[in-house]
Amino acid sequence: MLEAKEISWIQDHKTILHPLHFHLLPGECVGLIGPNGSGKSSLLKILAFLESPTSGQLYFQGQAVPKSVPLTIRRKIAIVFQESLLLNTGVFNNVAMGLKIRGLPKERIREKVDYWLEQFGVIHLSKQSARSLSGGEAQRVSLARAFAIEPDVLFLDEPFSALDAPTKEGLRIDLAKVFKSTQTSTVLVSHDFKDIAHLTSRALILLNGQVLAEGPPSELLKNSHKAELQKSSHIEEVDRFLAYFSL
Ligand SMILES: Nc1ncnc2c1ncn2[C@@H]1O[C@H](COP(=O)(O)OP(=O)(O)OP(=O)(O)O)[C@@H](O)[C@H]1O
Repeated sequence: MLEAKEISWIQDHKTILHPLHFHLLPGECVGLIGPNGSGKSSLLKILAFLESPTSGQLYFQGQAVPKSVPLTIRRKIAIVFQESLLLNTGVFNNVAMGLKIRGLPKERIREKVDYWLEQFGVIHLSKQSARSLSGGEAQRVSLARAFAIEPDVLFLDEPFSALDAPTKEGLRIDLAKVFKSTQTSTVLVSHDFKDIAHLTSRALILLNGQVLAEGPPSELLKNSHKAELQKSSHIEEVDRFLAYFSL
């Protein structure tokens, strides 16, 4: 579905990502984890065509992606950030916008918007202004907006990190159900190892712009990786991860 070969990223003479390989198969959710500043968001931005890599090549659905990424490819992806970035209009319009741009007929738009607001438990907010929403509600609307366009690849950059624990837990459960029913190919950046464990089938640990380890969440951080990560400056985070998997 998506592949990055020997991708690197250098900004202001600083190597943020060393040459690395990434691939996402159809229907899988791959997690990116690692301490602050390890390059997770940078990698996501490159994979989502928001930044151009310094070297290497991206492939989308088997085709090499040109430097100037065509709209036809951009329209096949959706991104949800930590901040919900909703437009200053109603909830319904926020979700409908992407469908209008894609030229869907009015009736179909209504059906789809209602369906996705329902899936994320916010159909009752349909007529409300996006400005009036709580953080959790806004993130649910953002997810509904992303899924409504049926993206071929979905990018989630710390989608729950601004939420309190119960809100996060509820949303994680709902998102897991949606993943199961839609099989949407997804790249998920998260600091919270619970997200990685519950939502992804495979994850990459990044450290200093390099892939330290890759595999199913429960297999990660065994032996040598553990020691290396513990040397990083984010011991607490690493310890939580280890405790979670009883490693
Ligand atoms: N546009 C940029 N120009 C220069 N440096 C950048 C740029 N974007 C990111 N960086 C640097 O690259 C490094 C990796 O940042 P990135 O945001 O990818 O890390 P991260 O793993 O997502 O961190 P966090 O968990 O804190 O969000 C950081 O040192 C950051 O300051």
